[in-house]
Amino acid sequence: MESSSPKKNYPIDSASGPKLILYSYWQSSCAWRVRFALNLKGLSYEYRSVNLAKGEQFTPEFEKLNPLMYVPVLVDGDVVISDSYAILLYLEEKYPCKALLPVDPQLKAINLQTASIVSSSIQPLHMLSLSKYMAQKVGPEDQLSWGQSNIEQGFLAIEKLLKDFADRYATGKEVYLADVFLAPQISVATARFSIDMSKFPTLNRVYETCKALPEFQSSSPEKQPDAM
Ligand SMILES: N[C@@H](CCC(=O)N[C@@H](CS)C(=O)NCC(=O)O)C(=O)O
Repeated sequence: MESSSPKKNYPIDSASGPKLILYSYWQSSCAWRVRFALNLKGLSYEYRSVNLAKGEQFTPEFEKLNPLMYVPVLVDGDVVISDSYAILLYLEEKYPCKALLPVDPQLKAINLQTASIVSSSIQPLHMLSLSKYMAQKVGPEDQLSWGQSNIEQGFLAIEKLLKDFADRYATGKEVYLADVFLAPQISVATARFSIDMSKFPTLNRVYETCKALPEFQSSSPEKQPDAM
């Protein structure tokens, strides 16, 4: 595993505690969610690359951190968390600066629901290990259309969910957890799966707003130290 510093350093350390360490891979949308959230919260972190293309997630060293052998993994002193959803809820509790969940219970639930749809009903259906398996079993064309139909189904559900709540961001004028999960997923959907976002005008508007944020830009794959 390579170790390097993020290209952009954010000013705030995790209070006076140990430095946060993020195991990440530049192309991972799950790790991107965490990078985006850390930047929004102004938390600096050490970037440790796990090269998924070279299979570094399968090393015994990494398996000790996450027996599922996926990135991201966040290490905060003695605390090791290995799922982006759990990581973000942890960060929200431990580092409440720049809240990523609104106080209003309904808006909070919509943020959690959006994050859950992305992390449970969209991304797992096109992830690397599944894609490799499908490419062998059904071939690249069916693999692509499988990914596309699942992404579109998930986006349609979120488009309907957010219709009455979205403004510049998914649930209003502030960037929250829903945006943190949506923006990287939309980027993957357009770049890797050629999804036409004009079918999802609300999501497209939210994505355009996120793209203008420096915290999103510096968390993007091509800005990471391990980008190729
Ligand atoms: N639910 C997990 C999913 C993690 C996940 O699927 N990570 C992908 C990258 S986005 C991965 O490490 N894939 C490695 C593989 O498929 O071998 C999360 O949200 O963190």
